[in-house]
Amino acid sequence: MKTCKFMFIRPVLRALQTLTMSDKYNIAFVLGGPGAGKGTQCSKIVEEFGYVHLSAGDLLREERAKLGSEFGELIEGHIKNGTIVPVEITCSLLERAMKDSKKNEFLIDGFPRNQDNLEGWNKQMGDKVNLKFVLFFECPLNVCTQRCLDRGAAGSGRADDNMESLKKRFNTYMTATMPIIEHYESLDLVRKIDATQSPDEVFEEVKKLFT
Ligand SMILES: Nc1ncnc2c1ncn2[C@@H]1O[C@H](COP(=O)(O)OP(=O)(O)OP(=O)(O)O)[C@@H](O)[C@H]1O
Ligand SMILES: Nc1ccn([C@@H]2O[C@H](COP(=O)(O)O)[C@@H](O)[C@H]2O)c(=O)n1
Repeated sequence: MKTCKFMFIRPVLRALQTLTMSDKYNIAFVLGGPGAGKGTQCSKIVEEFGYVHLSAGDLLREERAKLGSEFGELIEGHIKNGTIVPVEITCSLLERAMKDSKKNEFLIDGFPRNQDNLEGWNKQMGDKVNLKFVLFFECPLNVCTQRCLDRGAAGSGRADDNMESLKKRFNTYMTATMPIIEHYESLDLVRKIDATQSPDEVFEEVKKLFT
């Protein structure tokens, strides 16, 4: 009789586990230096593979632009200085956008950018997501700089597409973001892409990870 009673437990637990897994958001983090081409490639992935693209930088800029936003000034200061906004703000914006989209597959672009981002995300979202991999666009500083300056000259309107802000952004990238990439490398989650080629050539490499 006893055996009979317990026979059902394992399949039920397995079913529950499957249910929980499929309830999780599937995500890929997208990292790389300023101007490496993260946004450009994310748009192509969205077009071809139907992911939802959430850029942490875009969400922060949107929040900053909201009339009466409690965090507008703080965000503005960080963006101008190329420093990183506290994770509570960024993570809440990301989680809200994920919920609102009613979708399940996300490219999270420009996040996590430092240890605070990483720890805050793991605490708030760790149990709710399945991290597929970290897409890392590798691009030398001089190429990234030129792309951002060209973007500024073409009228991006971004307060940080200028040499003064770029120096600070690169400093943050090297000192705070690279250790995060190294952390994910140690977990064998990083998929490195050479971002120096043309957008279409880069995308040929990106595609291989999604097919
Ligand atoms: N492979 C590429 N070759 C040449 N130019 C590119 C390439 N990819 C993107 N660009 C251009 O470089 C600029 C920066 O690209 P993009 O906005 O995609 O970079 P990003 O990594 O998202 O930047 P940021 O982190 O500053 O938001 C844009 O003007 C874009 O058109
Ligand atoms: N996780 C993040 C991402 C971005 N920021 C701030 O926004 C600036 C612009 O980011 P882009 O990804 O659009 O280049 C960035 O320099 C930071 O000031 C952030 O704080 N946290």
